[in-house]
Amino acid sequence: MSEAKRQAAEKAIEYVEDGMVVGVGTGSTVAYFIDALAGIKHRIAGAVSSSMQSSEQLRRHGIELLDLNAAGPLPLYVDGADECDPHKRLIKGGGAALTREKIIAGASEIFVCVIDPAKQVDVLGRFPLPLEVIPMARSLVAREIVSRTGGQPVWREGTVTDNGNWILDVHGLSIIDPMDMESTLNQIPGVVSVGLFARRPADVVIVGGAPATVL
Ligand SMILES: O=C(CO)[C@H](O)[C@H](O)COP(=O)(O)O
Repeated sequence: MSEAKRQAAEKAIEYVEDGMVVGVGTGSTVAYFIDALAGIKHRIAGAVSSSMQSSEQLRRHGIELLDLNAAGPLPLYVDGADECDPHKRLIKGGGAALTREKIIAGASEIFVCVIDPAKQVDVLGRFPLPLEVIPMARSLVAREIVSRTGGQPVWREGTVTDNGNWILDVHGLSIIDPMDMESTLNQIPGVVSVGLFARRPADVVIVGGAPATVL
């Protein structure tokens, strides 16, 4: 699958225009995108990063890192996903960076999602849905998830997000109405963000292959 990830990521470079500030996601697919971006770094104004992991890689390549508040609305955001449905709605957060990813996606005009074919599903939910939660609310949130959705939350013990919070992965969901599920989970006190991107789906999905497919 890593070849497909690379193919998708390299195709996304076509969306980068001169002088742009580029929003950059997190994960192994995006790592290929960052490597490719390094090849055209003289053409861009800089990058806004969604995680310490991506920031480190961008810094290593000498790509200027910008603060989202200073950069303002972004023309382009490139990120991966754990699942993608036919409406370009996504599950994200396998790398625990979902909150910053959602913020940057929300601040971006065009969200290009880069995936390998294994990420394509008809109905979201086979991949456990990640939620970032405030540590003191972990048990409360877990109980509420069970009663409101019937899903089974599992604490990703040992993982601390870049924001100092914890992750619950919700197993056993078949997400027939992603917008409704996103709202339901967002309303639980202590939930920082939900790794369901239904209200802010991708605009373009690139599936790795030879050639890559643009949806
Ligand atoms: O949401 C993410 C990180 O929080 C990633 O985009 C998602 O986990 C996909 O990762 P990869 O490209 O390594 O398969």
